[in-house]
Order: sequence, then structure tokens, then C-alpha cells
Amino acid sequence: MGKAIITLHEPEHIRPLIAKPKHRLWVVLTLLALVVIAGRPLPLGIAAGAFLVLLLWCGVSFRTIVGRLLLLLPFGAGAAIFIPFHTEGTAAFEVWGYVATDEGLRKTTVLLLKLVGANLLLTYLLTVTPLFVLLRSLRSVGVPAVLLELMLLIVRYFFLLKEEAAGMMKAQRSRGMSFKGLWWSKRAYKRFGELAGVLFLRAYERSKRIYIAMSARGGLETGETTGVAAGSSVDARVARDGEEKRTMGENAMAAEVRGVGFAYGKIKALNGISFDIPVGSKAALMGPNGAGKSTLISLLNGLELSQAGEVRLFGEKVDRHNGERLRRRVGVVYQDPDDQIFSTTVEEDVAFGPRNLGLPAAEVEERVETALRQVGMGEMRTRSPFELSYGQKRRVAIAGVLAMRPDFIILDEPMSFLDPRGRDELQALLEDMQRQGLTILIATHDVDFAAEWADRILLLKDGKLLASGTTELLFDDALIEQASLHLPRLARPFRMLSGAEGYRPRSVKEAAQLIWKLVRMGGGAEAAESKPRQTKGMPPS
Ligand SMILES: Nc1ncnc2c1ncn2[C@@H]1O[C@H](COP(=O)(O)OP(=O)(O)OP(=O)(O)O)[C@@H](O)[C@H]1O
Repeated sequence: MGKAIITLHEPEHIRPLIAKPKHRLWVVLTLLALVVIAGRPLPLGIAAGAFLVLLLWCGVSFRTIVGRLLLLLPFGAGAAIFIPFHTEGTAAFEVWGYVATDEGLRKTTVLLLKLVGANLLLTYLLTVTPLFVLLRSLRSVGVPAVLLELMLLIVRYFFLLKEEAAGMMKAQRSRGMSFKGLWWSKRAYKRFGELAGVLFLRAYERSKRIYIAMSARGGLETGETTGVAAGSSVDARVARDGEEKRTMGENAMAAEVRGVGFAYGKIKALNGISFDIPVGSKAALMGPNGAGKSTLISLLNGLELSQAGEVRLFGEKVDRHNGERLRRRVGVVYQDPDDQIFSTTVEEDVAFGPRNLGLPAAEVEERVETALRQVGMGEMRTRSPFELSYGQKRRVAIAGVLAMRPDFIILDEPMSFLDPRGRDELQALLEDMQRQGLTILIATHDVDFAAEWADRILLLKDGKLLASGTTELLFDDALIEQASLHLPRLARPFRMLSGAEGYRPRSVKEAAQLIWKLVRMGGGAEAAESKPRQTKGMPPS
């Protein structure tokens, strides 16, 4: 058994004794109540002994049990130590003139045995039951969902602190900093203090992003989106969604951006941006670091409101009143999946959004299953997302958004950290989503992917729109230089061959066809012999 107070998985080599977590919870709660009301040392002692034997029989190590007892017991013992001296009764012994009584000693023993008993019961519950199962069981015994969500956030924050601290220590060590030894140097103390400060700032920033992701999937809302709270029925909302979808005509726009501006204090992130994204398009948002892509995504998702101009989603101007409702139609997959995942299992995380829509359990389950199958994560549904690889987390984040069944999906750098096969699978999934009528916008630096996949390119730089149009833009030397991009890889060899400079293959298939065409024209030999030329738009070889 590990050192953690809680467990995230079904523990191996542990016999749970009571198979059903819900029954386990009820039994523990009942025994806890009995321990609290018991007033005599003998039954309490027998009970504590029985709990200890039970824990050992379950397979929990003696070390773990002692470790858990030591977590709470010192606090109880600290308080109990004074009781014998403050209780009236027959004198038992004397310390520095203070008299301890028999009655006081009995009370202390009862208190300590109660603490030991309760501690052993909780140890049983927490080591035998994975956290997410425990939370679900708590829901079934009537603990309000909002309290459980709060507990989830606290647990997530705890993991965040742990992850951030581990990452920062690793980075420091790799750059020669040492925190080893009993007595640190003055420099190490100073550095540790700085690290602790930065750690809380970083964890705060991260939890803010998680909060945004939660609210983007209908969690922690005011009630407009969760129509149940607003008084409308689920059926009415589903019907309204259907109505909204039917009203999208042939030339309907998923997004219309008109003269949009946005600044973070004095920093202008977007300045007078205008473009359209028609329903059903596959658009790529491109530009160098700091161009304003992520900011624009926040505006398209209604998470931020434009400070100048206007953003329309499906014909409706985004304002502070309809942002939450429109957000249900626009799903965002953020760059860092850790910002998006907060539940303790993969399936719970994917179910988070559909549950917030107030859908019946059967439909939630169907959506979770379909979404996980689409991203190839069906096998991992009961795993803890905190312990998946980065690429797997990315898939879970996508499944979470797909389960909301949005009309418009925005992905921020979705290909990063995916293995080649994962990239192919994601590309196939994107094609599939588009065939189903979804509008897709991808923020990416990957010119090759954009050239092959997109039907519309938006080029941003320094908060301004350089150009918008077809993938032809990616072959415009002046433009790609301005946008700090480079020519798609597949087009580069053709630039080096005389007579083939104008060829613009977007996929391997198109490139093969053009090569075949060149060969048939008899240009192949000439082209192959011609001296490769360094041309614009290509990185130096
Ligand atoms: N929270 C913030 N506070 C202050 N300035 C910010 C904040 N977020 C972004 N900026 C600034 O706004 C500008 C646009 O940033 P944004 O993150 O939108 O760019 P980006 O194109 O997404 O960059 P990248 O490709 O690196 O992700 C940058 O100059 C950035 O420094």
C-alpha cells in the first residue's frame, strides 16, 4: 500500500470484506455512530481490537494502519492528557501538585479509544474504497452534489499543488539546485521560499483555468444553462436545441466576428479583427506565439466578452446574458488537458457536461460510451485521468467536449504531444465530426496539418488579422513570412524543381499524383537533374 491517505484505484491484494461500496459506507457510518455514542471503555476496546483485526484480515499493512493512527491521534492525545486533572473524583496519582482522578482517567481512555476506533473505521473505508467510488457512494446517501463538486475541486487542487511542486523541484534540480542535507544553505532556504510563493501562484492560475473549463461544460452555473434550475424542463431544452439546429440554413454562419478588440489591461491582444466561419467549415487559426489565438478562442466560446466590435455565434450576438447558453453549442478543447480534466475517473469526467445538461442517466451513459469510443479510450473508462499519459489525457479532454454534442468545436493545438498514430486517429476523428455537420476551428502552428485538413485559413499576427481565405494562403511566400510560418513540407521539393514551382500538393496522395504527372510530361528526369534551389518560404536546409 502506498503512503497516500486516499486511494484512486481498486486496490490490489486487498479484500474489501463488504463488496458493495454503498453497503460498506452505510456499515462504516453506523459503526461510527455507535463508537461516538458508546461510553464504556471495555466495549470500545473490544471494538477497536476487532477493527484492527478486520483491517489486517483485509490485507492493509500494519505500517499503514499505524501511519494513519499517527495522523490524528496526537491531536486527540494532546487534548485528552488534561482531562484526568480537570475531572472530579477519587484521586489516582499526582504530578507536580496536580491530582489526576480515576473518573478523569476513565474519560480519557474512552476518548482515546473512540478516536482509535473511528480512525480505524475511516482507514478501512479510505484504503479499501477508491476516492471516486466513495464520492459516488456519498451521493447515493444524500450528500448534495454541490458539496461533492466542492470536494472534487479541493482534491483536484491538492493534486495540482503536488504536480506543480514536483515539476518545479525537478526543473530546479535539473539546473543544479540542491535541497539535500539536513541543514540547507541560506540560498536553498531563500530559493525554497520563492518556490513556495510561485507554487501557490501557479496552482491558483491553474485552478482558475480548471474553473473556466468546468463552467464551459455547464458546471457551477447560475441556472440559465441548466434549465432545470431556471424552471424549464429537459425536454423543452432539447426541443429548443433541435429548433436552433433546424434554423441553421445553407449559408448560416457558426461565427461572425466584426471589428473585435480585446486588451489585458494595457496589453492589446486583439485589434479590429473581422472574419466569418460558415457552418460546417474546417478552419485553421494560425499565427506566431502571442498572436492572440487563445484570446480569440475565449471570445468565440463566450468566456470573455469583446471590448470592441461584436462576436455572433449562430447569428446571435454574444453578451453577458446568453454566454452560458451559447457555450453549450461551442465546445473548446484547451491546449493543456490538465486544465480541462478534474474528475477522478475518465468516465466521470466525460459525464460531467451531459449531467449538467440535466440529461437522463441512460442518455448520459450513451453519450459517455460513444464519446470514449470515438477517441479510442473505451478501455480506460474506469482509470484515474490524473495517471494517464499526456496524449491519453488529450483524448479524454476531447471526449468530454464531444459528449456535450456541440455544433461548433474549437481545439487549441490538438496535435501536440500525440504520437504519429494518435495524430492520424485524431485527424480521422476530425473528418468524421465534420461529416456529421460540425463546424471545427483549430488553432495550430502545424502548417502541414493545416494545408491538408483545413478548408479555411485565418492568419493572425500581433492581434491583427493578416488574411483569411483558402489554404492557398499557406503557399503565399510574403504572407507566410509575415506570419512567421513556413511553406508546407510536401510543397518544398516542387519549389526546387524547375517547371514544378506552381505545384501545391496538400496531401501525400496529391504529391504522388503531381510527381506522376511530372514524370509523364518528361519533366521528371530534367527535374531530377536540375540543381535544387533555395527558395522563399522554406527553412534553411
Ligand atoms: N492573462 C493575460 N494577462 C496579460 N496578458 C495576456 C494574458 N493572456 C495573454 N496575454 C497577452 O496577450 C497577447 C495574446 O496572447 P494569446 O495567448 O492570445 O496568444 P496566442 O496566439 O494564443 O499565443 P501561443 O501561440 O503562444 O499560445 C500576448 O501578447 C500575451 O502576452
